[in-house]
Parts: sequence; C-alpha cells; structure tokens
Amino acid sequence: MTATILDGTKVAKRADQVFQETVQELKQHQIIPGLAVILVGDNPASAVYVRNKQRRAEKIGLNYQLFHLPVTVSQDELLELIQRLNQDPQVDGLMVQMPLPAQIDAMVVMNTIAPEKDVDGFSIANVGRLWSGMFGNFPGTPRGIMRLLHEYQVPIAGQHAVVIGRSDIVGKPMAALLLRENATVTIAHSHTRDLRSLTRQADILVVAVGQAGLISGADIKPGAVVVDVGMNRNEAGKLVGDIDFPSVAQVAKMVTPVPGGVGPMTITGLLEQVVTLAQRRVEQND
Ligand SMILES: Nc1nc(=O)c2c([nH]1)NC[C@@H]1CN(c3ccc(C(=O)N[C@@H](CCC(=O)O)C(=O)O)cc3)C=[N+]21
Repeated sequence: MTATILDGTKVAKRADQVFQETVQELKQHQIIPGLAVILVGDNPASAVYVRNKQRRAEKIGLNYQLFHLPVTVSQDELLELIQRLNQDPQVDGLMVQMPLPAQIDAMVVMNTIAPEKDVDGFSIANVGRLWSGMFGNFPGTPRGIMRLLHEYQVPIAGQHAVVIGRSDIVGKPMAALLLRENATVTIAHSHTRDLRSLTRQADILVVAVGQAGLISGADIKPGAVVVDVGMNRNEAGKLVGDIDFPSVAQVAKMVTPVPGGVGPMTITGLLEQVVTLAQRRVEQND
C-alpha cells in the first residue's frame, strides 16, 4: 500500500480562499478583521513562522500588525503592550510568539491577553472552555489538524486516536478536540510503557514529540491515518518530522508530509480563529 498524502499546503490554499471571501463580506459591514502578533527577540525559526503568518494574513485581507520587541524587553513593558492591544477595538486576535526569553514568564503573558482575543487559546479560560465542550478559542495546530482530517473525510467518531506528546500547545488540545468529536483517545508520553503496543492499535496516530524517526512503518496499524507534528532539523539542516516517512507511507492509509503538512495548517487554524472572532463582532453589532 502507498498512503494518500494529506496535503496541508493544498488544503491551506483552499481555506485561504474561503477566508478571503468571508473577509470581503465583513468589509461590507465596515469590519476589517485584525490580527496583532508580538514577536520578542530574533529567534530564526520564529522569524520564519511569523513571516509565513504575515504573508497568509495579508493575502486573505486581514489588518495585520507586527510588534517586534527587542530580546531585552522587560516583562512589564510586554504586559503594557498587551493591555493596550486588549483595549484596541481594531484588534480581534492577539498572540505572542513562543518561545520567550528567560526574563519573561510565559504563563503570566498568556493570561494577560484578554480571553476573547487570545487566538492561540493558551489562556486558562480557553483551556477550560475547550475541555468543557463550550465555544472558545482553541490552539491553531490542533484546529488545523482537525480541518485537514475533515477535508479528507477521515472518520473520527468511535475511532481509536493515539496522541503521542502532552504539551499544552499540541498534545493536550489535540486530545480534547478528538474527544469532542467522539474518538476514543489515548495520550502517550515519555513515561508511557510499551509505546509501540499502543501505536499499533491506533486508527489515527498523532505524533508530536520532537524526535526524528520515532515512529516507523512497523509501529503502526495497517491502514492507519498518521499525522506528523514534528519539526526537527537533520544534519543537512533540512526540516524533518517525527516519523520515518517512507516506511510509514508503505503501511498507512493516509499520512502528512513535513514540510507541507501540519505546518501550513497551523496557520490556517489561527486565521480561521481570527475570522470567526470578527464574524462574531458583526453579529454583536446587528
Ligand atoms: N504563540 C505561538 N503560537 C503558535 O502557533 C506557534 C508558536 N507560538 N511558536 C512556534 C509554533 C510553531 N508554529 C508554526 C507555524 C508555521 C509553520 C510552517 O509554516 N511550516 C512550514 C515550513 C516552515 C519551514 O520551512 O521552516 C511547513 O511545515 O510546511 C510551522 C510551525 C507556530 N507556533
């Protein structure tokens, strides 16, 4: 068997067209959806991601603002900027790119962003909303992955989904969204015993660890859907995921590539969130 590629680049392009039309309609209501991104310091990977976000946000017609602060900025200065943007009616969505320098407490930063504007969904209010089945802002990566699975009509209800990784930005919210759509969800992590006996049971396997080559074809169930969230650099400086793609593609029914899989869909998840917030602004005005 050779797996179908879950083409994040293609699905992201299609989603951008839909968002672009929605933004046009919003503009007829005198509403321009606004996204503000705060970038602290000069981490090269962050610079790439933020550039990709800006390109996509501008393409769909968002009012995009980047606030680039020096690596030496104090926590108080950062919090002051966040509070100002919390008050700014032009800003529907606000996010602070991670990672942050050591003098800044990321937890405090995330919980200073107004929950209604927290498009990353990292604040405790949104985490609570996610796990209690309410409407809320949820993290871009799992949102984008759900959209990708839906586009390829992957069945979710009743399926056994195994998520490897329990981070607050991917593993946990991924498990919550799969559970909300009635998957049977197992979360595995570094303390899990006999990981491979679990991965071989997965109908949907999401790998979000940050370890190249962690999962190969022998570790998965034939016909599984495999989502690779890993972003690792190999010796040649090339971006590689957490799975051994060639062997997995021999056994899986569907698999995401890296790059061109989850990465572009992460931005789709974010843009979807911003557009949704601006749409609610119209509903409130009506
Ligand atoms: N507050 C916050 N929110 C985030 O959503 C957030 C963050 N911090 N910190 C870092 C992670 C990572 N992330 C990515 C965005 C785009 C690509 C992306 O565009 N990837 C391309 C290629 C990228 C490349 O060539 O390096 C791809 O996979 O095809 C990847 C990863 C957002 N993150």
